[in-house]
Amino acid sequence: MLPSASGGFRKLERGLRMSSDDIAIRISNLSKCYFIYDRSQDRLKQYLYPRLQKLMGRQPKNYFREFWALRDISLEVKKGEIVGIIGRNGSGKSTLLQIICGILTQTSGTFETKGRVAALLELGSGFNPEFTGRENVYMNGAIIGLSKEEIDARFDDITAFADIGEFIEQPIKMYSSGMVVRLAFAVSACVEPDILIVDEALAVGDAKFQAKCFRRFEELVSRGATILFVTHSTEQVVRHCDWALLLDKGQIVMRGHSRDIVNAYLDMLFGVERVKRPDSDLKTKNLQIAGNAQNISRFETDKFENRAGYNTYEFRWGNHDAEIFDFCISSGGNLNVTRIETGQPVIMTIWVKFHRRVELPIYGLTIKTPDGVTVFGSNSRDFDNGPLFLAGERGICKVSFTLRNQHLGAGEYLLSFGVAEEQAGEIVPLDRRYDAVCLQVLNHSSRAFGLVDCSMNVEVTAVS
Ligand SMILES: Nc1ncnc2c1ncn2[C@@H]1O[C@H](COP(=O)(O)OP(=O)(O)OP(=O)(O)O)[C@@H](O)[C@H]1O
Repeated sequence: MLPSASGGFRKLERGLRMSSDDIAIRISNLSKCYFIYDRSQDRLKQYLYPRLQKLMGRQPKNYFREFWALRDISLEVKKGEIVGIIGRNGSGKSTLLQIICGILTQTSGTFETKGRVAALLELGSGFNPEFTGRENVYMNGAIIGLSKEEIDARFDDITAFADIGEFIEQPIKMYSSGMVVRLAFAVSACVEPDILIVDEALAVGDAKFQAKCFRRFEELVSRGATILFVTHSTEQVVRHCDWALLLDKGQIVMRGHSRDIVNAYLDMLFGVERVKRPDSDLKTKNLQIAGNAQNISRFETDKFENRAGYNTYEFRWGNHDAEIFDFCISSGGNLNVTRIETGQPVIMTIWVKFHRRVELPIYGLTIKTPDGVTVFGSNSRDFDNGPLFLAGERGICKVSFTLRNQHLGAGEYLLSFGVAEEQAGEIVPLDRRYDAVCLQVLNHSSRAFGLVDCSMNVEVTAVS
């Protein structure tokens, strides 16, 4: 079984508590269209001419282009869930959040939210720069729907959380961007929202403040709040979200387990077009769509899934012109191990079946923690003109990744293997088996903790 990611038990508890009536946000076929005017005079023309054309009994003409920032979004989020939304710049994430918060109006479709919605959108939005922090807290509280007495009761909590000291009495225009986000988050999180919407804002806070915000997320969801969270930090999605969705060009292209969504997003970022699985549609509205190893191999001697350490929740995709059909981890003279010792060299071998000749094959390996932090990654392209650039002939080849300086800290890791092809500067994935193998690292020689053992020595010298 997959080693449980941080928060795994909490997520299970929440799953048991939920019933189908516990929907906090329900969005149906939501779309947003912007009218784009290529020239400023077109706006005026659009205002005047269609009316005149109508009066003259003519078909009115449009002087704008339509741009659909969101198309047909349907979504249900249950109470007590933290849902991550990721996607490339301009994919529609902020538009979606702004519609849910009531800042933007949708062109078509409907949505419902249950309870009080607090939002932390663009940096400083909702704050008046001329007002002091204190005045802005009262103004924001009132916008959310709190009375003066309710804000009075929470004011100390808010200032303690924001931790900006005397600046609370200064105008916001004197704040650093980090201070603005501290105060904005403190207001949103301390007003006991039923739904909290956060749009990337946390990226501005320092690491310590971010950790504090995520602890507050946990407290809020344990009391039944729902959190929608837009971020470009893939690690935050895997670590903190119950599930996630991937937006692209205004549409939900995938929803499901956070790790799978992050993997798909990372591939998208590298400009790789996802090859559709023959037997599944990425738009399926089922949370289980990805993450389950699907037996899509057309190569009958696939031994990969029978090996010790195989992770049935691997995420596999590619066009399958080549297939990784077996693996072996060897260390300390032993083959097919699932545990290795810190400091011992390891050889990770995969066997690849090429169904056709591949001119420029690329073989890769990534090591991640169960909650998605990449500890190490490299591929055969990183080596100058080595033998690994040999064309993959039709047939079978064996690829060995030797980690000579392996200093992984004690713990659980997930290995991903991939074979891809370089075609005119584009990387075409042939077979990617993400998070496909679980590996345990033991460290009997040291009590060091963390992801890497740096073989620390401690010397203490008396100086007086
Ligand atoms: N007022 C507007 N008029 C026209 N187009 C707009 C307007 N606001 C946003 N857009 C367009 O809508 C698309 C979605 O924008 P949105 O801000 O929702 O993207 P995003 O996913 O949040 O991006 P980022 O990651 O860069 O914040 C973009 O192409 C953007 O240019």
